[in-house]
Amino acid sequence: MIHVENLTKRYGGHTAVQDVSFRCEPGTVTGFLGPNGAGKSTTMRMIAGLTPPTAGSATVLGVPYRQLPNPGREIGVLLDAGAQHAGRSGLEVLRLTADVLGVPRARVDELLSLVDLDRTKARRRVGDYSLGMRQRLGLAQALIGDPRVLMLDEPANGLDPEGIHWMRGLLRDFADRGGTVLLSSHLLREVEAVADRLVVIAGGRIVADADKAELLQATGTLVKATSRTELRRALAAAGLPSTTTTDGGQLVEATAEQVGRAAADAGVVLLELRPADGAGLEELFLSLTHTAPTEEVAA
Ligand SMILES: Nc1ncnc2c1ncn2[C@@H]1O[C@H](COP(=O)(O)OP(=O)(O)OP(=O)(O)O)[C@@H](O)[C@H]1O
Repeated sequence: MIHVENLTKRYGGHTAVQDVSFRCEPGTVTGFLGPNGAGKSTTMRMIAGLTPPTAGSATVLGVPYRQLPNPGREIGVLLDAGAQHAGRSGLEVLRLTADVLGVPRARVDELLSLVDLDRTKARRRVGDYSLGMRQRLGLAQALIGDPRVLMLDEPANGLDPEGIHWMRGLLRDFADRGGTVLLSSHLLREVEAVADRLVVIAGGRIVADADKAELLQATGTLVKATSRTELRRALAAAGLPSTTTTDGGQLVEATAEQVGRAAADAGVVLLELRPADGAGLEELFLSLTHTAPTEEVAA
């Protein structure tokens, strides 16, 4: 498991991560979501002992990463697939990792077939790999020590849709066998299909941390009207908090009936009124990470 307690990271006057706490439990996939620059990589680097925190702490299986006797046997980490040594072949990278971790070299072949890198490709230098191939190699490297915990930063980058589907299956299977998975993404759709929990970070702070189902239930109502300004005014008058969606509607923290009544009271003509379930996921994420408050209503 991974426990993050009140982690803060400042670079000079800039706070990259502010008082971040969350937990990743065995048997679950935790999606760590946030727009670019939100603080995901910095948080993960602190968990992996690569960046010293300004305050707070992080543990993996109960101890700080740097105190794990053989970290690669406990936690598989893939932080920057693009940054692998360009001059070595994939095969060499995996053999070296196997040697360092003290696992038999026979594991290398198992892992190559698990991540679907054939031997011919594996003999080529990593510098010639596509980002998708580097992700596969990085995943093989993370898994070679047969760890109980996996932490992956944007692992879907560079993978084609089939590759993303394959990776989701692999992570789901890993968690279903009792493993703990933390994976980051700046795209909700990428983690939505596989995550059990969602931890959402924006501007260095956690803005949501809940079971996926719980978070999705709380998505409220999506509404569109002939006049967006009048609609916003009507919602504000009724005291219903809302945020503007990307397609010109409002996401309201209220039931469809409450929204319908607020619009009717103000004489606003509605074009659309529906629960913000599946279709509203993107809006939920945007509303959690963007600051588009109702106070924006034009006077
Ligand atoms: N070494 C550093 N020195 C100064 N500022 C940094 C450093 N590393 C990260 N930052 C800043 O901290 C903030 C968080 O960056 P971080 O890379 O953690 O975000 P992220 O959510 O992982 O986004 P991305 O997906 O774009 O990497 C950003 O404003 C970034 O510019």
